[in-house]
Amino acid sequence: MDDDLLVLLCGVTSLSCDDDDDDESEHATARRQSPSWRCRALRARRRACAVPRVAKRVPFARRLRGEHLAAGMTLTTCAALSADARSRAQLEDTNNPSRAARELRRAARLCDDDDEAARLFAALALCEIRLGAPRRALAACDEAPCETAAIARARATAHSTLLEFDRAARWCERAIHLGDKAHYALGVCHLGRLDHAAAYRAFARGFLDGGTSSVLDDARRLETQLAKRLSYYPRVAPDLDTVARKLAAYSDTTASCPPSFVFKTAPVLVDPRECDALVAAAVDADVWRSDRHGAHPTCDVAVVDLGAEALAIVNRWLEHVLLPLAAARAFQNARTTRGLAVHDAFVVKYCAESAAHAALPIHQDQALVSMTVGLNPLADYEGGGLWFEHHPDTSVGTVVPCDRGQAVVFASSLRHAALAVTQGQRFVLALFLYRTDNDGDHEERPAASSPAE
Ligand SMILES: O=C(O)CCC(=O)C(=O)O
Ligand SMILES: [Fe+2]
Repeated sequence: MDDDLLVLLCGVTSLSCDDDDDDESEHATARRQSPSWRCRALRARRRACAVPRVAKRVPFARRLRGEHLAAGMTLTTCAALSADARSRAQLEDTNNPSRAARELRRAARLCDDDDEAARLFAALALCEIRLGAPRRALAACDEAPCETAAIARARATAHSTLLEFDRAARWCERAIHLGDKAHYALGVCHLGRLDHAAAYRAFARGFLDGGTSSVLDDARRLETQLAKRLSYYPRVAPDLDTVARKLAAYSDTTASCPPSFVFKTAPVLVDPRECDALVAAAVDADVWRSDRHGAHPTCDVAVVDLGAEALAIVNRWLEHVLLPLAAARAFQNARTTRGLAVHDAFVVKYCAESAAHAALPIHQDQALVSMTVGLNPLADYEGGGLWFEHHPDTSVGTVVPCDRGQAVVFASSLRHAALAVTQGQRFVLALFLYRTDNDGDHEERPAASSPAE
């Protein structure tokens, strides 16, 4: 970044800090009284009175600063990025969303260019979502024309505290011409509705129609979703007629947790040496992430990112043990189901030393059936364990410890948590399963990404 711009940024920030609050109530009144874009005149007046000489630079400087903060990047890095990459960076992640939101809000209010202001409000909405404030996000969307803020609106609407996935999906449909972003957001809305098959159709359609945005963002996410589905067994629904026969191989115990099912297998369901191999693959890969599950971030790595050997192990488990078990436990009459498929499979690491990742707060999984497989011996750690809430009105819960090679199957809708590991490390394989509505949703993949290639 050139030094002048850095100075300008600092100057702009301090100027705005000085003058911004004076007009706050007037601005709020105007917002209440008039429709969208009602504050343009007020913005223009404020700009003219307060910061006449840097007025033209303010929107850009503020946007740059907001996006830089949102992405947690240095100013230099940020300035080196193109405008397009900057806006993507903002969507990617954030270290300081509240500062970013503050900057974007101020920039949007000061901005006299309608299009730019709309983009700023849409960006603000996404920040607010990250801050867990979907209603403030929707208010920000109201300041921008429908189209610009459609994706932000969909995401805000679909935010877990609102759970209005149907409405959110309709917003995405309206914005579908925007390409990858809209298709991806639509798929996420369908996941929220627990219609995984529809989600994968949206992802597939986005991928096939796609290519409008490039490099890091939604195009790649769409591709990842499809690739994932081609990686895990089965590519078609499992043969549920054989479930009973396969199950006969396992003696099991039930950790009962009425009214919904929680089922724990007796040891040992899968080969402990393969559990060790999976942990070793995850530790060696050392690509742990904590942004894959927004609402309840685990420190984890997707099995598809662990190489062919690890993937083969998990697929063997899925085929011979895990899916038949899940199908049998989840459905009274397995023959009437058309099959289960994997939405996500990942190795989770809990570490006593890590304040953020020693435990997992109470949550529900966005799937139909969840499974965890213990990957290391109970003796490796203290504390930890999968915890289920007995009843929403009581704080009494059930801990289901899961030794290496044991699996727990449960309804994803059950509220559960992982207790804090107080010493050592705990590794589990977590699986989110959904029910395929037909085999067709497996066939919508583009030829270009077929496994043969
Ligand atoms: O740690 C566990 O056993 C559960 C993990 C879990 O609930 C999740 O990743 O959603
Ligand atoms: Fe979970």
